[in-house]
Amino acid sequence: MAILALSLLSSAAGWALMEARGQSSAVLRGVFGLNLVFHPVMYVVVWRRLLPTRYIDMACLLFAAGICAACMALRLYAPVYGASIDLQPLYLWIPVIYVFAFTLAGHKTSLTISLCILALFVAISLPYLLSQDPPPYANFTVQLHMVSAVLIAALYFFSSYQHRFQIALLTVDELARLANTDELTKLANRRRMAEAIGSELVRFTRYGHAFSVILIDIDHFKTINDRFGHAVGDQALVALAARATEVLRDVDMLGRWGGEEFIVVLPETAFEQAMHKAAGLCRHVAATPLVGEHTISVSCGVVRVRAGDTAETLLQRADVALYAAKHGGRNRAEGMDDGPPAA
Ligand SMILES: Nc1nc2c(ncn2[C@@H]2O[C@H](COP(=O)(O)OP(=O)(O)OP(=O)(O)O)[C@@H](O)[C@H]2O)c(=O)[nH]1
Repeated sequence: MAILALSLLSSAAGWALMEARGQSSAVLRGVFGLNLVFHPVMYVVVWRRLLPTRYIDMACLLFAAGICAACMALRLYAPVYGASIDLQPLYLWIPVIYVFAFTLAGHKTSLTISLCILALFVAISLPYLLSQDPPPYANFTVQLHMVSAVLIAALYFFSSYQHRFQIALLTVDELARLANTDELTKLANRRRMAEAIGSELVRFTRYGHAFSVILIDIDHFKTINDRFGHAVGDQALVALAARATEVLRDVDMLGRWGGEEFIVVLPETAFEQAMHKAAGLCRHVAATPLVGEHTISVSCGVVRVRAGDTAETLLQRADVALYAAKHGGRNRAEGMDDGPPAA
């Protein structure tokens, strides 16, 4: 909208200036008149969102190229009508069309559009350049085509470079995502969860913010695989990830620790709260069938961070707690909170 308004204003100002200087003519009035009709029409189209932006941009580009081509043809072949058209400013504006073209689409499409426009200008001027008498604007016109070709090549080079750069950035983002995501459940993977535990340990040591960890293991998962097949086992893992997420807070971080084991890091969470959360999780998972008609249960080992803990010591205790939950009958949460108080 702003570009259209600016273009309309400059068009009107140019027209007024030429009228004031007495340099206008019927042809120029026609060109400016067309401009003054085209711009408000486009304004309405943009305002009412009648067309997608890319069509509007393309219409503006084709309009600009069309006006320049018509002016060029009039000036070169019909001096009677085109005498008032000054080739110098006209030829100065033509390269702007190529720059505009390269802002509209991908580098390959923009190249095609720009080459078509260049071919149009070359085709218009060719009979003039090949005429018997040395035409007065021949050199000037050839220079325009050469500059246009160089400009298009440069624009193509920069825009394809930018395109490759964007792809490289996307690839880096994608690689980082893949490195931290479990392929099956799309949860954070072991590496990412180890990082999360590391960061919480740093926060705990530095500021004393306690956190808890729940280690989750599916009960008798081997039986599910053996009875229903590995694919159903995979579905169960995905479904469990979704169901566990339902009972967790946004700040809790759930990840797949490996195989049929999951882990939750609960920031700013005391042991009792973590135990409560883990018991709720066991109930929520076992409450309704998880895959088809099959109900699955989980056992949880719960620990709260202690002074002097490392990731290894914390996870060792979580493992012991999980073992206790399995031996205590499964589908339950057991905790380990018998150490010295947190820092
Ligand atoms: N479908 C599927 N199975 C997996 C995957 N990762 C590990 N498993 C299976 O999970 C099962 C784990 O079995 P066990 O360690 O014996 O434990 P369990 O049968 O769950 O028994 P308890 O933990 O003692 O209740 C094995 O059969 C593994 O093959 C996976 O990505 N997909």
